[in-house]
This record gives sequence, C-alpha cells and structure tokens, in this order.
Amino acid sequence: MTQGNAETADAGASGLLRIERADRVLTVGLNRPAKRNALNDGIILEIGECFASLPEDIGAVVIHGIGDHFSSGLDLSELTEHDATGGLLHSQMWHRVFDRIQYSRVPVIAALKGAVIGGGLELACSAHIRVAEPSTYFALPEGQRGIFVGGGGSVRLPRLIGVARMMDMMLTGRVYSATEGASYGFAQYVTEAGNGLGKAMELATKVASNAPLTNFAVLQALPMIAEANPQTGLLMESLMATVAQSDKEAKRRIREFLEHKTAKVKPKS
Ligand SMILES: COc1cc(/C=C/C(=O)SCCNC(=O)CCNC(=O)[C@H](O)C(C)(C)COP(=O)(O)OP(=O)(O)OC[C@H]2O[C@@H](n3cnc4c(N)ncnc43)[C@H](O)[C@@H]2OP(=O)(O)O)ccc1O
Repeated sequence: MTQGNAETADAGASGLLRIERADRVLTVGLNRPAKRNALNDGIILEIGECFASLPEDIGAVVIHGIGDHFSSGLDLSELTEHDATGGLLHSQMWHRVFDRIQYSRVPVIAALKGAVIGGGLELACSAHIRVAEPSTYFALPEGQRGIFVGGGGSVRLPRLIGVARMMDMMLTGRVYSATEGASYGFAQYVTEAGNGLGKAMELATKVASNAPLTNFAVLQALPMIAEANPQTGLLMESLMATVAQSDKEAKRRIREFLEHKTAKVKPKS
C-alpha cells in the first residue's frame, strides 16, 4: 500500500493498493495499471486487510482504479496454478474479501472507468453505489477463458441486472457500454469523462454526513429486508426504524431541523 498521507490506513506496504484519506473518506486505488489492475492474490488480500481495519472515524470508502481502467478481472496468470481444491479455496477467499466490502460498516462507492471485466465487475458489484465514466465498459468473458465467475458474481449480479441478462452476458460475451450498464443497474451515475473519481468523492462526502446508524441500517438491513417474505420484512423494518429513532443522533438531527438549523430538502435550482 502506498502511503498517501499521515492518516493513511495500514493495510500493507506492497504498493498494490494506493490508499489515501481526505477528511472522513478513504480512497482505495487498485494500483497495477501495467496489468490493467488485474486482481492477483496479493491485491485481493490487501483489499481484505484494508476493509478489516478501516479507521473508526471513516464515514465512506471510494474504490477506484489507477490508470485508464478499473480492473481487467482475475489475474489469469495465477489461476493456472490451482488444482480443484486450490480453485475452491481461491474463490472462497474472494468471497470473504468481497463480503467485507458488501457488509462494510460504511458505504462503499466504486468509481469506474475503462475495463470493468470479470472479477473486476464482481468487485464493483460488492460496492453499494457505482459511478461510471463514459469510457467504462462491462463484460464477463469467462466463457471465452473456459472458467466461471468466482468472486460472488452469480449471487450479486443477478440481483442487480437479472438472471436473463447475466446469462446473455456470460454466454455471448456481450460488452455493455457505460450508458447501457447504467440503464441495466450496473451503475447509478454516468459522469463526464475524467470526473468519475470526483463524483464518487462528492457522493462519499455526502453519505459520510448521514447518521451512522441510518447508513448501517441501509447497508445491513435493507438487503435482508428486500429478500425476506413481506411479513418478516415489515417486522424487520419496524424494528430497525425503532432502533434508529431512539438513537440520540436522530433526536439531535430532528431537533436541529425543527429549530431551522439544518438544510431543507429542495431540488437543485
Ligand atoms: C474461476 O475462478 C475464479 C474466477 C474469477 C474471475 C474471473 C475473471 O475475471 S475472467 C476475466 C479475465 N479477464 C479478461 O479476460 C480480460 C483480459 N484483458 C484484456 O482483455 C485486455 O488486457 C484489456 C483489459 C481489454 C486491456 O487491453 P490493453 O489496454 O490493450 O492492454 P493489454 O496489452 O492487453 O494488457 C497489458 C498487460 O496486462 C496484462 N493483463 C491484462 N489483463 C489481464 C488479466 N486479467 N490477467 C493477467 N494479465 C492481464 C496483459 O497480458 C499485458 O501484459 P504484458 O505482460 O503483455 O504487458 C475470480 C475468482 C475465481 O476463483
């Protein structure tokens, strides 16, 4: 990990990640541009360490790619070293790391550009919000390589884009542009060229200003509620709402609004 400034998290020192901090936002840069940020074991393990040891006062994380691409996916030069058992362990290692992202205490925003391929797309899907520059393209070329997704893609991607579209992607190798991707749910924002990281930082600063308990409920409870049967879901919602509103942070924020001390909710003029 490259030391960005004195407040940089301490996930390792290999240079595979460039981790920097701006106020309450941590940026995690995949730093193998010569290999188009292909995800080798080293970089996956460092991502895992980084998310396991997020500083307590961090409010959001932005993950991005150094160079022209987010990530070209699994480092294909390493996969050939695995037998079946090794393959299983490898995939499960990715699952653990990407779960740390998905179940992170704070929101994670992926700033995408260029290639978002295979395991790179699986990584992006474990984030909570995805921002794409116009250069971004999404693809799952596993079929061409004779492999299958191994980073949780078969679980997370159908939930974003549907089983039929994922089947089409995997069977035909179809490449989706940034705008197509956004319309299908790969990305929530498409920015101007060169502004992906800036937009992601802007969003991260905004989400980091939310009450931590609300962010926690959105990240941890919302996905479970959405998949639960309606009765269970509604009960979970009521419980979560009760916990959140009894927190002193909610009381403080609501009082500030009633005393006209905080911003109103208005559309941008
Ligand atoms: C099965 O268990 C799994 C699976 C997985 C996840 C699976 C996957 O991710 S499958 C998808 C794998 N990725 C690809 O097939 C993409 C391959 N790369 C490209 O198509 C191109 O490199 C590019 C991304 C479009 C960029 O093109 P360009 O800008 O022209 O750059 P290049 O000259 O091609 O590349 C420069 C340099 O980087 C090397 N490289 C690029 N991508 C990879 C890669 N994915 N793996 C290894 N190396 C890569 C390329 O070879 C060049 O190297 P040189 O030495 O020649 O300079 C997950 C978990 C499981 O358990």
